[in-house]
Amino acid sequence: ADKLFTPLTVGAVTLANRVAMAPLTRLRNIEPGDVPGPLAKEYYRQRASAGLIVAEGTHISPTAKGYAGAPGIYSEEQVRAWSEVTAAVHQAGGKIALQLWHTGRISHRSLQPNGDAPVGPSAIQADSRTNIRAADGSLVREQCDTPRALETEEIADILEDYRRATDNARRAGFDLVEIHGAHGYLLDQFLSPAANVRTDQYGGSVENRARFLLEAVDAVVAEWDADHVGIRISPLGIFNGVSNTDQLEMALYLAEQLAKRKLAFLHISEPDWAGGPKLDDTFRAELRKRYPGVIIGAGGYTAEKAETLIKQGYIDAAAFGRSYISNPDLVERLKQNAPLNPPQAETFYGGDAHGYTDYPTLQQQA
Ligand SMILES: C=C(C(=O)O)c1ccccc1
Repeated sequence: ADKLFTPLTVGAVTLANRVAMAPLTRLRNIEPGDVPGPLAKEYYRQRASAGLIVAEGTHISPTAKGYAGAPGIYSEEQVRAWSEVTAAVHQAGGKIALQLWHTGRISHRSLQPNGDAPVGPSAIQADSRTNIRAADGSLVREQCDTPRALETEEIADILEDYRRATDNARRAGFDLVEIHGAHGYLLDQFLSPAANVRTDQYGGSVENRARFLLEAVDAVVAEWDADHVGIRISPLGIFNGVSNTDQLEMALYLAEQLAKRKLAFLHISEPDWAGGPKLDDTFRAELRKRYPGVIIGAGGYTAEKAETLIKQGYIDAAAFGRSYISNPDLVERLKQNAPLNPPQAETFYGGDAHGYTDYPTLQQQA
């Protein structure tokens, strides 16, 4: 029988099934204010049959913003708007986590307070582009600006931003928080010698480069508790220019260190969805040996791949990204082995209801 549709306890929360909705940036939030838009409530409510929804990357402070149209969780107005989203998901019987995001150098001065340079571990520009707002209000792709290297003393301020964002997420009714430690954003930038050439205690050795990510975990756990905190990492990932030589050593070190914290879950974004290497069974076995807790796997999975990895014990649940964009009732479709609506990439980012809340369920298509 399919394990994918059996319950799973994830820290303080019990999920009805092991199909998660991956955090998906959709850039449809209101500016100024970076407040979830009126459609967000409907969009997340439609997908409430997921065992767990991980809501989109949400920046923990104004400086943490890296994309026009991304939401925040640092103001009362944002907390109020998110409260309506979580209430709608809970009313529909769902569970929802918020992804706490600091984009670091994947940002642009037009998105930063006072037009300042974005911040990062070192003043090394990412060979990446982001989405900024054009004069006519549309989203345009633009090269990320060269970041300013954070002073050692500033790290404590960002840890406070993670703490406050966690308190805000809890007050907004989220069941869990997920720290975004993946995909070449701030915490992942610190892990990589390609972005981090610091000479203080946050640069150099694997332990030093992992320090900030682990301090952020400890700050969030101290604010709530380990049963309400997960983290997403992208071992061996290359997205946003963070590939480097010692990624395997770093990935296994992080697994050991994160296991000690007994978190609700570890969310692994597999590198091959963004051009990185395919994870092999050797890596999966090494990871599982170091991390006995709940692992959520993600990265272009089919239901069959998810089921196989769960049966092998390498993951405990599977997160689906693009499939959830175009299939609000994904769980029902996977259960019935029904055809999936293909996602329309041209409406992934920005825009309105089209490509956001207007994908049909199986019933609506019948
Ligand atoms: C938050 C993102 C991530 O985690 O990769 C993201 C942001 C913008 C476009 C795609 C993905």
